[in-house]
Amino acid sequence: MKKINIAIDGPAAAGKSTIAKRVAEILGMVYVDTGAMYRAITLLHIQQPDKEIDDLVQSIDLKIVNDNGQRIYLNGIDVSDRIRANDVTLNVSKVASFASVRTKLVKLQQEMTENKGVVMDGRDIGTKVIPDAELKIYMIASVQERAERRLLDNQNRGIEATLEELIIDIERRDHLDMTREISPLTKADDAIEIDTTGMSIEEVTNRIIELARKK
Ligand SMILES: Nc1ncnc2c1ncn2[C@@H]1O[C@H](COP(=O)(O)OP(=O)(O)OP(=O)(O)O)[C@@H](O)[C@H]1O
Ligand SMILES: Nc1ccn([C@@H]2O[C@H](COP(=O)(O)O)[C@@H](O)[C@H]2O)c(=O)n1
Repeated sequence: MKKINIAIDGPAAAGKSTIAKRVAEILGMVYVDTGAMYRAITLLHIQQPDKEIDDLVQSIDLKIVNDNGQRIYLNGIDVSDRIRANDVTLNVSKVASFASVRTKLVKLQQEMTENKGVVMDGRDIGTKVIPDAELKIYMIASVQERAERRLLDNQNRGIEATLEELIIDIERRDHLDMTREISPLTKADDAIEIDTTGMSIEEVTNRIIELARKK
């Protein structure tokens, strides 16, 4: 198979990271979860609330390490688990709407995809970060199923939230992400939409592998 980039976008908890990671493993590609980068800046903002976000972005040191999945280091500290907590999830879409944040992260993400061989997931990957990606997927699922999946996910991670709270958070975050001024979440014209409602992780993974192998 020739060396390609795969962009996976879609709303919250649609399964993007899970599937991106599996596809990357099977195809021997590098997996990048860009949501973790926005979450890390949000964590820094929570830790330093008196600093302007534009100033925080200038001094931030973010490192992505691929070690059987992705680990993310914020100013030298592994924050991969901390960034999944509720306080970060509640604030991340607002922080992600800042122009300075997006400019900084999109540049870092574009550098990671320069040599191809990357499966990258997020909200603006097919539209902004790698508009020339050889394969673009727009992954969706019903809100109910996404919330049920996230509930299980949270229980495994020890994060407390009810199904009702998760539905509200998912709808709120999708709305903010789809209506922000800069690079809102939208399906790229040349993206293939996959509705994963009722599909297993294996079925979704196989579908994308099949599409990638045709490139
Ligand atoms: N097709 C599927 N069937 C069942 N469960 C799934 C499927 N895809 C993903 N999941 C589960 O749903 C949960 C959420 O998936 P994941 O974190 O990959 O979503 P995401 O789109 O990356 O979310 P976010 O954008 O909020 O980070 C995980 O626990 C994952 O195992
Ligand atoms: N390319 C991206 C990726 C993420 N965001 C913002 O970060 C939030 C958290 O992302 P998760 O994938 O970890 O849920 C997301 O809700 C967006 O606000 C983004 O803007 N662009």
